[in-house]
Amino acid sequence: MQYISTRGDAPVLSFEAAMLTGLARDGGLYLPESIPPMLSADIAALHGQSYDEVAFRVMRPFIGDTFTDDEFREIIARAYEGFGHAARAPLVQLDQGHFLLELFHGPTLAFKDFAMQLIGQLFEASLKRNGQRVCIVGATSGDTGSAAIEAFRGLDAVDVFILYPHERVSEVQRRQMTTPSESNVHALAVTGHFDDCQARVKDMFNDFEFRDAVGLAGVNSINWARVLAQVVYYFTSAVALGAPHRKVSFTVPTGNFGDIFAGYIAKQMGLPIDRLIVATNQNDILHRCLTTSDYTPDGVIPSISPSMDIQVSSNFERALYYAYDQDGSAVAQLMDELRQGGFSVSQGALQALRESFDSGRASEEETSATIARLSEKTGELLCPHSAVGVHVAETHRDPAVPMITLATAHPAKFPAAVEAASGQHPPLPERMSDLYERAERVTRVENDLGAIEDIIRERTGH
Ligand SMILES: Cc1ncc(COP(=O)(O)O)c(C=O)c1O
Ligand SMILES: N[C@@H](CCOP(=O)(O)O)C(=O)O
Repeated sequence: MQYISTRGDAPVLSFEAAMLTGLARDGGLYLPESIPPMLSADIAALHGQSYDEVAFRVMRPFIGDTFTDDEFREIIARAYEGFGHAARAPLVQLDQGHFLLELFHGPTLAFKDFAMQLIGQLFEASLKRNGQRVCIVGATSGDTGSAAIEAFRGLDAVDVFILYPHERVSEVQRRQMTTPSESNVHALAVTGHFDDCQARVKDMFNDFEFRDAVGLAGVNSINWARVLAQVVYYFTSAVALGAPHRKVSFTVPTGNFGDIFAGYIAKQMGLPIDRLIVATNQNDILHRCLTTSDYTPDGVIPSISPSMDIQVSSNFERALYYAYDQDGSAVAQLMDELRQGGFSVSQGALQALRESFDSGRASEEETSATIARLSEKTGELLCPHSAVGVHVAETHRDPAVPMITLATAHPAKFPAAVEAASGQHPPLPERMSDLYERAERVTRVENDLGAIEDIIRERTGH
């Protein structure tokens, strides 16, 4: 299996090289050259299998000869052994035909753990075998950073630098990033918003001298391995509701488009998904683009679902690549236009996108009202991101097709918003109960590429 860039002008790489590389050298994102199909009988055979076994069968065709079957099974087992639920991703029924896929039972209480715990293991195995050392730099609106730090803390062959927007993440998220004491962990609080952090990370990848000197690697969903790991729970949940004999739809709280793009890959592999619904908060550029074709960022507005406060949605580039018939130069042109201010999707590409994706948005009031209503009606306390999803799902229901909404974080990561909406305080799990007492360690930095690179060079000795 080979990997190609969405912009068509970077070296073709193996799974291992694409994973360790992160962003392609032409600025694009890696994708498999072709998507391996899963036959209906193979999907049916997933019924009753453990999460780990489904993970093995779904991901195996993508990894080529990077690991033997035994090695890959061991990596998967180690990745998910620390999850707080035997099913890893349990389904809970909310209403007639509406289900919640709880993705917050991992170590940092967000869906990011599914991919990050796996790539932590994949990186460790690869780096050890290659005798290599890397410097991971990631941008976060709160959850990717804590999940990455948890996955890579204390690893000898890795330094991990996480850029988060100063005062724009929840206190729990911040403390998850600033309290680990391992010397290979570096939390950087950047002046600005998430898009600034993500732009600086991409700038570092495009600064080849810096990139090669420090051995840069990326664990945002620009990294294909992140997306791949997230494909698995589309299969486990759809099969639990009757796939391949019955279609299901998914609503996905969306920011950087990685999670819903994993659903798109599952569908391309053959999982019978009816609709994939993009659910945004008031930072609704994806919803606007899918309804009007215009993709012009107009500023990030802080919301009660801060992890989705994103206007430059990185993985949308992967969806555009397919919508433009895998034309890398067309994608490169759109990304150039985005740098100048924005772009408009062609009518043909818009139609292709709409064949796969619907979209909706939830206002702040609708999000809070959904938390309150669900808590009263079902006892399920939603985090604000999951509530955005549930609100949008409810407005897009087709009674003939079961709907699965992804619950992307635990409510205890956003206690202020949840309590204000529902009157209930969501407690942290026992193992994290001293989070507010732990000492914090963080470096404040301006939104300036040189300043950030200097810190990284100094700390890594390059
Ligand atoms: C809790 C939560 N929900 C939803 C999202 C959106 O996911 P994606 O960026 O993959 O679209 C994020 C951040 O990415 C998140 O942290
Ligand atoms: N919401 C994310 C933003 C980064 O997304 P990623 O999936 O590309 O890593 C976060 O919590 O950091």
